[in-house]
Amino acid sequence: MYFRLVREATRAPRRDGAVRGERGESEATVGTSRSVRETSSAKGGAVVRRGRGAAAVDATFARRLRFLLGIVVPSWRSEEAFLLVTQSFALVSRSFISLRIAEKGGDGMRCVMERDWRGAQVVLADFFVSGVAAAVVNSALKYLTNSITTCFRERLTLYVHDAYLSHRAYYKAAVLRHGDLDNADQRVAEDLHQFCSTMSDLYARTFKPLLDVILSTKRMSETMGYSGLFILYTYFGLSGAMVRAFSPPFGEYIAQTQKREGEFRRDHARLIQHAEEVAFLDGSAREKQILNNSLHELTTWSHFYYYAQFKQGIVDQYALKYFASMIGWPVLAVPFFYSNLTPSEIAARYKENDTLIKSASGSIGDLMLVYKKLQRLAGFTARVTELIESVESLSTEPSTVHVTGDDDGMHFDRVTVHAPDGRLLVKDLTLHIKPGESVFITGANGAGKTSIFRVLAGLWQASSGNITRPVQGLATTVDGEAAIFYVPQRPYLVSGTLRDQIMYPLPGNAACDDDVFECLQLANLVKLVDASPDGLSRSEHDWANVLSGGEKQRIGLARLYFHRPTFAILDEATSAINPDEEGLLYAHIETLGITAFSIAHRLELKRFHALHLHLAADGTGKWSLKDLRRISFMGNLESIKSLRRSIDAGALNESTMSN
Ligand SMILES: Nc1ncnc2c1ncn2[C@@H]1O[C@H](COP(=O)(O)OP(=O)(O)OP(=O)(O)O)[C@@H](O)[C@H]1O
Repeated sequence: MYFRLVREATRAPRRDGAVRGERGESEATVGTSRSVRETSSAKGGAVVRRGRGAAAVDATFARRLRFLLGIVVPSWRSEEAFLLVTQSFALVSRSFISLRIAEKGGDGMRCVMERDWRGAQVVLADFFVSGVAAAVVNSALKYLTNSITTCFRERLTLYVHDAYLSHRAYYKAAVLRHGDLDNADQRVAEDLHQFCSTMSDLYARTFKPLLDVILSTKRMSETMGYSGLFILYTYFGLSGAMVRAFSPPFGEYIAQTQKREGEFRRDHARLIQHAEEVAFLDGSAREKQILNNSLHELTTWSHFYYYAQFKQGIVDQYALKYFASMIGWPVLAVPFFYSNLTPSEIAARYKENDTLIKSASGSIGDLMLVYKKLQRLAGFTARVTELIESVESLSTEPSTVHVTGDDDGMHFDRVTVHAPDGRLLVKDLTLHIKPGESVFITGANGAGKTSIFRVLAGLWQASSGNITRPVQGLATTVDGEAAIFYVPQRPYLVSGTLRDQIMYPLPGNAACDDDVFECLQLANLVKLVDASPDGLSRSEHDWANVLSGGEKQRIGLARLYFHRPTFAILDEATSAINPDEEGLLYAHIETLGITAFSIAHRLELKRFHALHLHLAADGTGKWSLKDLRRISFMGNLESIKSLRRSIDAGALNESTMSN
């Protein structure tokens, strides 16, 4: 059976590809990822490429570990350094306590043989004190190890967050698959923790056995000399080297396990995210198949991994524990055959040395097995450094967009845009859009309408040309206003209150409630406030499940009204809103003085724009720009509010709107 498992597990990479295809990712997307990955490697992925797949205990591992240690222990005055020093003291104390307990065990034996009641009482008192000290130090060691893990994790995660959330590296990793970074969430949430706990545990588990061996050897040599111990330790050295030489690459196995765990978790997360669509399509059977495939991958691999551990465990246990005891006993006993000590002294020292030799053998065994822990650490180190190197290279990718601090307008200067799979979308686009000149953008599906704005926002690179634009998002212009704001077809709904939805990406602030309420009023969403006694503080677990498609779009518009940017990109932002209100909502955008770039399929919206950009979508990258006769909705805030009242009263029809 296990041969089959091994075969399946080692075939996994190929099956992986097949399953990905099965899961319905389009060929174009897969191809895109690949081509992008190659480009990204060429750009900044040298470090990443070198490290991929390598999780051995070697020079690369040492270099990576040094780099990560520099992050988790930034200086000798840091909290982490203090904890490490305290842990070292605790480890030294623990070794001395062990030594004392062994010595008192021998003394106890002597007292028994000599029927020395007074001496026995002293030994008992000593055991009592040493026991309390050992209990405190042991618990302190556990506590310190956990504290070090937590501090390391916090440092490392903050470091990763800095790079992951700058220059939209998360988008490039998740959507464009630049940097070849699979399951970034799994790496950040799980792998960083595993790395830190393995790292702090390894230190404790290496330092203490080493100290135990040194101290026990010194003590034992007083009655046994060094020659027997030398034979025993040589055996350990040789058997340890052999075990290490024939051990499978467990570091690599751990990296593979984490990868498969991440894939399984991602498939479940995707089902939760798209639960409604799947339920409507009655896709349960297909989803089950996808999840079961992913689970099968994971369990096949786990069987293989645990079986490899089982085989290796037999070798390790026999060579480093039981066979070692067989050699250890004569080493312990023979010197006493030739000693001049009294029988009670022999019994006392034999008992003490027996305890010490067992402890030293155990410690040497632990040290011999440190390579296993190192391999484990190498696996996590590889995953963590891949993550850091990838997100750092992503956040430093050069940009073709020049950002100016003023809102003089947007300049597209001979901008050519290709899709990630290399298809030409737009060629030499040249535009100068001044504030007040709204642009209506049309073109067939996939023409590249959104892609122009992806390039404008710096999410994609232009193949050539230059873009000059004001600052984006909530970074403000010199006048203190937001400059460019994006309203997508499906607005992102943050977890939190109703107020948070409108103020996003600013944190919710009750001091702005009047403004927030007015924006909700203009977007005709007051019913959401009225429906809850909490008003604007109404909170939902997932707003996306609570709001209808049109309501979500209204939230996007209310958010836009709240931030009042100079420019707004409306990407089919009103497509789910009933047409009789769409014009009104657009009119309000104009009233607020927001210059709109509207991607829309409903041609009636043209009248709110000054220019019409059309993309040919025929593979030539052609585009055309028309100056529209401006038939704009003229109005002010009050007239719009009165229109809103008319709509609410059911007294408005389309002809009233298109005055
Ligand atoms: N992350 C991506 N990876 C690979 N290709 C992509 C990605 N995003 C978009 N594309 C491709 O780029 C092309 C242009 O996409 P874009 O979203 O700009 O189209 P659009 O004109 O806005 O279409 P629609 O009207 O359907 O929204 C499409 O063919 C699409 O498949």
